[in-house]
Amino acid sequence: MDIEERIKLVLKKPTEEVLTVENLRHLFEIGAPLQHYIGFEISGYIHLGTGLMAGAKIADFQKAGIKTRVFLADWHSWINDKLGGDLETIQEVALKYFKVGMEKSIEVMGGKPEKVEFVLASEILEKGDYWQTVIDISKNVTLSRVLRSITIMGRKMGEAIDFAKLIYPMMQVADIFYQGVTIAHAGMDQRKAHVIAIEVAEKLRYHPIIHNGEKLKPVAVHHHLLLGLQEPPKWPIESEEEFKEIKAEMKMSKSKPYSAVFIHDSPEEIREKLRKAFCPAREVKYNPVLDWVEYLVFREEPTEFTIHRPAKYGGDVTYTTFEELKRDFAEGKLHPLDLKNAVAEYLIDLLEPIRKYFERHPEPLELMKSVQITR
Ligand SMILES: Nc1ncnc2c1ncn2[C@@H]1O[C@H](COP(=O)(O)OP(=O)(O)OP(=O)(O)O)[C@@H](O)[C@H]1O
Ligand SMILES: N[C@@H](Cc1ccc(O)cc1)C(=O)O
Repeated sequence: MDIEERIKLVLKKPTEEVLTVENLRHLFEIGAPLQHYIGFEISGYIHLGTGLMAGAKIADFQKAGIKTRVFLADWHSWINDKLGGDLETIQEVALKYFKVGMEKSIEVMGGKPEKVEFVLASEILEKGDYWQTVIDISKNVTLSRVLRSITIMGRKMGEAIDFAKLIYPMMQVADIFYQGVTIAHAGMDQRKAHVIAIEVAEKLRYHPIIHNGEKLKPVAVHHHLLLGLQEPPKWPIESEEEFKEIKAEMKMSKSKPYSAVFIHDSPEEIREKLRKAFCPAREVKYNPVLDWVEYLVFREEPTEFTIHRPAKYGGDVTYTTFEELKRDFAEGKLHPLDLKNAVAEYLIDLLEPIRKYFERHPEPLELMKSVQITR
């Protein structure tokens, strides 16, 4: 596969941003080690955003010949008070639930889970000179910048926090260098950590990434944040500014279970969640159901997506691109209820292998029921 095709795979939906494409091309051209990673805190259930958006990109990276890694951020979850802030519970959930949930998510998105390396943060950070790397990075970042970057923990700027939470962003940057990551991947909400990594790359003394004597800058790949299904806090949204703010705040999140479809949800739960979803007729600017259609159903285009309707409402209709479907929706030719039903059935089909797996192996979900999900 030539370099341009590999770049196309990295840029493919749901990628929203690559920092930078030039640097990515450079990595391919010089034959640098292509080591990807995406990190996750360990807390509640895996949803479509965490499982399928990340899974889709992992599948693309594998096709582009990039080594993929999922980083189970147990220490970071402890710092961020997840699962009662109990490290042992966090590690048990990471290995017995999260790993298998991610493997299944990667598989339904066309990736090869057996080729993904799963690394528990404590495996690397309890040994060697990890903390030296953390200090090296910290010496190159101002306190005000660290304070601004706590949004990568799902915290609000200015929120009252304990001191350990200021170490977390520096650890997240160190994770990249310490593991020799050349392709750092996450959702858009994590970009602050990656921008710091790119900026400090050339200044580091401990664990810079070196190839043939050249200090490499990591490439950051950020995927789209799938919207949650809930109604926005303010409606209608008036300005472009307001729109941007609300979109970031409205991402699907495990701490807002009503906003999310989880990968193990039953068909009844999926139908019910979609029935209640925010999806005003003709609204194409802020519409979570359309957002899911754009990034899940039409990740590959053209794709045939059929919406079944009774003959009196126009009969079945098949779309091959998102733009066609969006146009009909905007013109009122496609009713929200018909769209919601079709999306629910699409997800029920897509998630069937995961549901079936958990029916045969209920232990991970039983473990999840027994833990206290604190954040
Ligand atoms: N809605 C989403 N769509 C796409 N990616 C997401 C979404 N939510 C989280 N991610 C990505 O998944 C990874 C893990 O995120 P995280 O553990 O914060 O998930 P979360 O469910 O949003 O948690 P929280 O409840 O703390 O908000 C990050 O790379 C993040 O950007
Ligand atoms: N900050 C990430 C989790 C993470 C932790 C450490 C990392 O190295 C990478 C990612 C999140 O909240 O989802």
